[in-house]
Amino acid sequence: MNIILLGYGKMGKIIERIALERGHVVTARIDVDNSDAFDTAEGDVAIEFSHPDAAFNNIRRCLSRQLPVVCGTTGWLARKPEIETLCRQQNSTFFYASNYSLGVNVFFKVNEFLAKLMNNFPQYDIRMDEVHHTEKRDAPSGTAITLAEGVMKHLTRKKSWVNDQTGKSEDLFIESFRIDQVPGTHVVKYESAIDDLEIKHIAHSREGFALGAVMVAEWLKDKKGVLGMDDFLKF
Ligand SMILES: NC(=O)C1=CN([C@@H]2O[C@H](COP(=O)(O)OP(=O)(O)OC[C@H]3O[C@@H](n4cnc5c(N)ncnc54)[C@H](OP(=O)(O)O)[C@@H]3O)[C@@H](O)[C@H]2O)C=CC1
Ligand SMILES: O=C(O)C1=N[C@H](C(=O)O)C[C@H](O)C1
Repeated sequence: MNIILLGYGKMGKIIERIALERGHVVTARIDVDNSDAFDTAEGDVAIEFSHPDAAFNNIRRCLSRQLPVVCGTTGWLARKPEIETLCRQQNSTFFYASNYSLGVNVFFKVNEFLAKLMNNFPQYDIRMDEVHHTEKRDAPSGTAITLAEGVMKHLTRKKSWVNDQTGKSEDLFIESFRIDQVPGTHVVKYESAIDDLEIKHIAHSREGFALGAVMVAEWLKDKKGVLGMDDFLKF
């Protein structure tokens, strides 16, 4: 498979190594300095891990030229519905995940199951912590937002997530911590006067995110439409 890397930072470089190990060819490495320079005809797929301000234009360009996109960039999701519409109009292929790690995707399911159970126990309040390296541009993390959406699907006492504490009982507080070198840790905590219960995912490196993205790119061959991890993992 010929791969165009849109974004050649921490993730782009690990994705390249894993893609080469799995027998693929990287035909372009696009960074902020050459962001207009890529030729979509050079790739079978584009893997997009760039910057919240760059993702939308990168993806639009690929989809309008029928180049499938695997996107992991977070912090741009207000414009995702536009991309999904464009993808369908162009009969193209767009895959998005806030987190490509297989472990995190199992964690998402456990999170929803727990929220369903906890809906019956209003004595527990819930909060989340997410911890990432200091270079991260967005807060809260895309993964924390997916977790919050999973909670709010089932826990009717929470109506929206907030990144600053408001004290309102219907707000789900996500606290963001930025600590040097941390690849990504997410904790969902239920707290009552009697006891606390928490689930936690700790990424030990970026390897799992990158491997997941390459595996998705391999799986995407000949597929059309707007797709996500539930399609890939057949959850
Ligand atoms: N979904 C998932 O599983 C994961 C998602 N992510 C997300 O992926 C994104 C990238 O993460 P990471 O690699 O750690 O970040 P980095 O900052 O290390 O890399 C981003 C790269 O994109 C480049 N870039 C900036 N603008 C453009 C542009 N217009 N076109 C192409 N590239 C551009 C940056 O260049 P420069 O440095 O010169 O500005 C940089 O090299 C983030 O949004 C992050 O949250 C990260 C890990 C896992
Ligand atoms: O920026 C990162 O590093 C990460 N970003 C993703 C997110 O925002 O959830 C995924 C992972 O946690 C690492």
